[in-house]
Amino acid sequence: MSEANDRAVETVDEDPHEGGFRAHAAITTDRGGPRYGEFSEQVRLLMDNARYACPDDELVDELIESLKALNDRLADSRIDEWHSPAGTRIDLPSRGNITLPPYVVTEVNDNGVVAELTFRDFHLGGNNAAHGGHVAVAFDDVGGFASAVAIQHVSRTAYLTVQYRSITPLNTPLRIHAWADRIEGRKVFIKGTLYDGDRLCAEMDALFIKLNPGQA
Ligand SMILES: CCCCCCCC(=O)SCCNC(=O)CCNC(=O)[C@H](O)C(C)(C)COP(=O)(O)OP(=O)(O)OC[C@H]1O[C@@H](n2cnc3c(N)ncnc32)[C@H](O)[C@@H]1OP(=O)(O)O
Repeated sequence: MSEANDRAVETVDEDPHEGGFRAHAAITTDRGGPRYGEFSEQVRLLMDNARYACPDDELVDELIESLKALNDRLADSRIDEWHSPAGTRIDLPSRGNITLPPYVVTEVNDNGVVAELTFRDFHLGGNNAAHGGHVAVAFDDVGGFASAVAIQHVSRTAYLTVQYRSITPLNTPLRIHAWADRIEGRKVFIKGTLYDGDRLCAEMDALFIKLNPGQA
């Protein structure tokens, strides 16, 4: 995983472009400390449990107080997006971004980006299947990664369509693949697939636009 991510890091380091998703901040895996991954996992677990919990009144009272205290402590440590570990910890699943379905990159090469991705309980759409919006989120992020690898530059999603071919299960390691189908000037046409074993769950067809210098 680290080798695959290293290539993405090179992409980030090479270009001083200030817009898009990058800033003049050195990439480090130190922020948040060695246990930040465990912290992220606990946050995900909290969301998993909250999604399925049916607490009684007493427990709700207790949880509100505990969460308030926790949120106060967390709020004290807030910093800007460029330096927060969530989204920049490239040593962790989904770069430590707890808002994304956790995925671990397994391949980055001329054929695009491949990752093992797992939708959690909190990604529930219905009947133990992933919410379609979360499937699109996964495609957007891995698709953006594939675009960055293809053009060695930052891009933004202009459109993204998903064909939902079969049910996407929760808590199951899935294979997500995104690759540049073709590049025309600033336009990067990205395709993607999401598989549960041999079964195709969803496909992506997207356009990413290479950002101009300074473009937000
Ligand atoms: C590793 C980290 C990965 C993270 C990935 C996450 C990616 C994201 O989620 S990004 C967030 C979602 N996307 C956005 O918010 C983007 C909002 N939109 C915008 O900012 C702009 O519309 C943007 C940047 C897409 C394009 O604007 P701009 O740079 O002015 O390009 P513009 O000159 O209009 O168009 C360039 C070309 O693309 C085409 N194009 C632009 N938008 C579209 C579209 N929606 N459909 C089809 N073609 C389009 C234009 O027709 C033009 O084509 P041509 O060169 O052939 O004439």
